[in-house]
Amino acid sequence: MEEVSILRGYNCRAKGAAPGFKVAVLGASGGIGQPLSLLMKMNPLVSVLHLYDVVNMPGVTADISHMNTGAVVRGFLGQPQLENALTGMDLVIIPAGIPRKPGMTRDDLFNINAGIVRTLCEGIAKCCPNAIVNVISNPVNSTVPIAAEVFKKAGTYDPKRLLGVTTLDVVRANTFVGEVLGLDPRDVNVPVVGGHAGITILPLLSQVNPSCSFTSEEISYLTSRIQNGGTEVVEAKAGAGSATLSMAYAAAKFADACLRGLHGDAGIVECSYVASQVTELPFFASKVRLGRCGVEEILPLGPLNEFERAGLEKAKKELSESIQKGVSFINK
Ligand SMILES: NC(=O)C1=CN([C@@H]2O[C@H](COP(=O)(O)OP(=O)(O)OC[C@H]3O[C@@H](n4cnc5c(N)ncnc54)[C@H](O)[C@@H]3O)[C@@H](O)[C@H]2O)C=CC1
Ligand SMILES: O=C([O-])CC(=O)C(=O)O
Repeated sequence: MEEVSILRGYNCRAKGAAPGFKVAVLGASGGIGQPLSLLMKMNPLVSVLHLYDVVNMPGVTADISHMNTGAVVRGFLGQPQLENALTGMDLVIIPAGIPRKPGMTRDDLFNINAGIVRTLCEGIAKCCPNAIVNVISNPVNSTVPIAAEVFKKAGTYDPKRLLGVTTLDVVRANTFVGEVLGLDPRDVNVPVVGGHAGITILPLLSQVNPSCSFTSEEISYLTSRIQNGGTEVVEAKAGAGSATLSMAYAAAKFADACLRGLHGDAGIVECSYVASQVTELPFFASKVRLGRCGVEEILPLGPLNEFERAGLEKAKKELSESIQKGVSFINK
């Protein structure tokens, strides 16, 4: 397939475009991909934005390319264009794959999304092995281990550069805790650790900033609402997909943090699902410090209360199975 022809005029940096990073969005025509691409086009740290999908790419690319922001936009349609989409990228964001419908778990997406993530990561290993990779496609608890195995096979694996996006869990936790405390959610920071599915999503309500305390009813309500936030949206959308707008916001926030880290800004800390030694599991979400090489430091979990320790044990069991399922998919 040809590169989207309407874009052939955009082969060099636009006059006046700010110097910055090259970012690719894979799955850019989708429910997350479109608003995420729009938000990345607005990011002043982005100089080149590559949009890749297997459908509808010419229209989305033409549309976003009309925004008078610095990033130069190019569109790529279909597998034959994947390598061109990836070559030279500093950051690759992957929201490609099918979303849930009511009654499904994230793991029910494994059969289709595992293969999509594998193919896209094979392209990354070949064309931009040093890029930072942000994995959004579900089930994140398995797709990040899948990406790691693909990179290991290709000999390009750098655990510092592979990050599962769990920012939406933190975004939701900040919102719901802000509502309960009567605070502006922008002033609330809730660490959410573990993974990104059901009971593997572990909000650490004992470590909320600003420091505060909750009744046991509040803890039970908040934990359940945060763990089931994705399902709340899936049910409200009633068959039309899962969270897209809040997810695009969360993914753009996380990508911006990665870019600020690459840029050398200090003190960038976000929760992310990464290769980790925080527990005995090979992957775990926790606070990480981002820098020029990706994940520069994985912060300790900090003190957990009894409720959180019990939640951690349950989360680890499910996470372990999801990780193994991802690893086996590549090594079967
Ligand atoms: N990590 C997180 O917190 C969240 C993850 N998700 C996940 O993100 C994924 C995408 O969700 P939506 O955007 O709502 O789905 P969607 O169906 O609206 O969009 C997915 C896009 O991926 C594209 N695609 C399919 N196969 C592809 C391939 N081989 N290469 C490139 N693109 C391909 C489709 O054409 C489509 O445009 C789902 O797996 C969903 O579960 C959703 C919300 C939150
Ligand atoms: O719930 C889903 O399927 C999508 C998702 O990961 C989320 O919204 O957290």
